[in-house]
Amino acid sequence: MSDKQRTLLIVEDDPALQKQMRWALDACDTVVAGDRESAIAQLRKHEPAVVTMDLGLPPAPDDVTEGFRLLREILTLAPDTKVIVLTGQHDRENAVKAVGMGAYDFFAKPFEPELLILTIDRAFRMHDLQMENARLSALQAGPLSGLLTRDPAMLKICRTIEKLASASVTVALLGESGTGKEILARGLHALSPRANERFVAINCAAIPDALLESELFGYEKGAFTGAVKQTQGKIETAHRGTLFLDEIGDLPLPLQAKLLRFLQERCIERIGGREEIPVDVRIVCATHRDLKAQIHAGVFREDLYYRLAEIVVEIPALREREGDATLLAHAFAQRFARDNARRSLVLADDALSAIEAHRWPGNVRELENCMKRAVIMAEGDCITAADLGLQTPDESLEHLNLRQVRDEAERGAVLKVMARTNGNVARAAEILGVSRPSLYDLLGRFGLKKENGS
Ligand SMILES: Nc1ncnc2c1ncn2[C@@H]1O[C@H](COP(=O)(O)OP(=O)(O)OP(=O)(O)O)[C@@H](O)[C@H]1O
Repeated sequence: MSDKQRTLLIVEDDPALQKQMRWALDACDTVVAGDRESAIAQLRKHEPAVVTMDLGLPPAPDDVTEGFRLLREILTLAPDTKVIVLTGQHDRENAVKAVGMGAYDFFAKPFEPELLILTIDRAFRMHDLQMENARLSALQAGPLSGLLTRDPAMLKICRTIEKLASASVTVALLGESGTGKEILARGLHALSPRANERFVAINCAAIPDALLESELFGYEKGAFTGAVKQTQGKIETAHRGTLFLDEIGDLPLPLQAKLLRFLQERCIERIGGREEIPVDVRIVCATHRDLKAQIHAGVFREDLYYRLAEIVVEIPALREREGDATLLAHAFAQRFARDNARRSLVLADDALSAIEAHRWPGNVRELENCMKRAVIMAEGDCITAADLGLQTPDESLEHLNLRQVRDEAERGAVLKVMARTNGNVARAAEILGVSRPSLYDLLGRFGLKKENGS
């Protein structure tokens, strides 16, 4: 916990304990109160995200009445506050009652500062996420409002889409499956001067090659067996609007040539027709494929690429967006809970850890499906890692890994500096900022032994 902006209110009537807690929790901006009234005054003044409170408060510190009254008042005044209740050693009953009233967690006194710090850190994290969620949902419902993110790269993409909307350039959205390419394409259309016209989407990978041509270009009656009436293709139906060519990387070569012709001439001919029909569409395309590699492999036309990719927008995978997985998980949990007429659900710590650790190969779509399942599976008001059906990271293993990472980094640095100093321990120790004996220890630990004094 290093963020000094995080305000923590400590409600404790014992001055010695108050002092001890302030000292132990100095990573936060702490404010203190010794009784209910001053606690409420501090709450109003500082609006702390997290409060730790003793249940036994004056005038009757051996009784929990005043503590419960304060808890109720805090949650009425500032319902988003995360309150951690400190109880006596054998006071489980009141601890459970406090959590039932809406406290975030409880701790029995005397407590271990490290554990309390962890819980407080978690409470801040939860509070931040809920605030971010509320902020995002409260944003004016604009064309990109369905797209939730706080990742700087994604936010920049949203700004780019807003800028590109009014220009009549062709935009290629590149990114893994489920990263939100269609949402962005729809946003681009909705922000453009064509917003009142149609947005027509076609997935080039989902339609068999034999049908794709007629889907795109339409056909005249009698053009082929089964062509019982004249039918417009997707390009024509998008006239004056936007045509979204999804999975453009899967367009077969013969159709690539036909599409290129359309882009050059802006006219189509229906299958079996002779008439040239002018069509005014804005093209937005998307693919999860590496188009440059496809060009190299001879399966995608370079000239078509440059027609389509006047502006290329590369969308990062979900695992590359910092904090977005948990942000989206919270938002989806709330949405699906609402859809299923359930009370709002919170994500347990093990669920958050599992979400943060997962690599999300299917990106936002995978996360969306995962949360749909979790909302159905969850019992009570909490979604656990088991409800998600993801693997829970083993914390002891994480620690092990961290030590390994540190060891490897240290070993690498020692090796490099020893090589650079040609094995001169005194010089290497100086560069590494450790004493000579420490460097000998490190050399021994990493099996790079050099006898002391040699
Ligand atoms: N940032 C986001 N916020 C909220 N929902 C999102 C976000 N990104 C994607 N989604 C949702 O995830 C799902 C997949 O998004 P979308 O269809 O736009 O992805 P895509 O990149 O076009 O996928 P594909 O390449 O598989 O067609 C949709 O239900 C969409 O609403």
